[in-house]
Amino acid sequence: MALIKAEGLGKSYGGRPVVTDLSFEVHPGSVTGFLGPNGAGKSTTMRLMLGLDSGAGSTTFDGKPFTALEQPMTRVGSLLEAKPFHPTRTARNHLRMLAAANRVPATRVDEVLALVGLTEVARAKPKSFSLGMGQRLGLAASLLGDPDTLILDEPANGLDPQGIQWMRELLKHLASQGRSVLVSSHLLSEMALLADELVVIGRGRLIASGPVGDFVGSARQRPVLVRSPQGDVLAEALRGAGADVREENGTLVVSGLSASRIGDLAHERGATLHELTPQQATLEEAFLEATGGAEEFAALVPGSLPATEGRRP
Ligand SMILES: Nc1ncnc2c1ncn2[C@@H]1O[C@H](COP(=O)(O)OP(=O)(O)OP(=O)(O)O)[C@@H](O)[C@H]1O
Repeated sequence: MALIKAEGLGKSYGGRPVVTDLSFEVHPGSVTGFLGPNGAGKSTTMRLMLGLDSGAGSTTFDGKPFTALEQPMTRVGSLLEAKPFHPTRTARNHLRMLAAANRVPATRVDEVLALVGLTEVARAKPKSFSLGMGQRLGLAASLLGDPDTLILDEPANGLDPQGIQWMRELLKHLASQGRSVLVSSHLLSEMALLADELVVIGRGRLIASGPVGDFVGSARQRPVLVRSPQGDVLAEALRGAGADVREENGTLVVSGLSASRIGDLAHERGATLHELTPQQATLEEAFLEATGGAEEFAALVPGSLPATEGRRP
């Protein structure tokens, strides 16, 4: 199963850099979310990785560039934004031609059609397909060669909520079989559910990469929610220990002290605890913090900037 290594990727259009010195890895057995706002350079990066665009740097699949792979369709499957379907050739024939050209057995065509849920429309022409059905056909094509690596650009585009859930489960399953899966999206909430690892870019540059948990964990400490029948006594003790304490509907929102320290203080003051809940940062909050909440990025999380401020966590 292939380790993908992208090193020093770069691309300019008309002298304007859109991808700059971008390096990251995609590990086998995991879904790596490729995250960035519209225009951040995700599609350009994926094209560079597959040698479909010329630019700086290199990408290797277990040490070999895409163009040096024998039978590349059996090693790397890709779904890019432009869909090269022939409008009047049936979905099945489209896949049969692709299979024949790549020495993939024709029997695989019906397998992948079933895998993406298109068996019933196998004899329909893609021009009658919805956006979501087109995505499924593109995914079927990427899976034809049973590749150990998948590079997918916004595969959930056009899918309804059930389709998005189906896609998430399929990609997680494919990764669990040991494949390397790189999937781009500008939807943070979907990525939080799908990805094991993240590569986050902004304006063509790397912002962060690594496990989702590390990325979220790197966000500033969030408050702890505390409820106690002796709330006033406890709040005074917490403030005395340097915490910032707000009271909201009978709950103390405590910043600046760990949950265990709060528990110790409550014990010392004889205060009974009815709740002691450390709050986790969300992927959205970690993302906005990492990107400094720049306007370009805020567009990714509608409403999240104002709502984060002073919101009950
Ligand atoms: N063929 C091209 N000619 C000129 N500029 C281009 C071309 N392709 C992309 N760009 C520019 O490069 C930048 C990065 O685009 P790219 O499509 O890679 O971003 P993206 O992160 O995939 O965005 P999206 O989420 O909207 O798909 C954008 O500013 C885009 O306008």
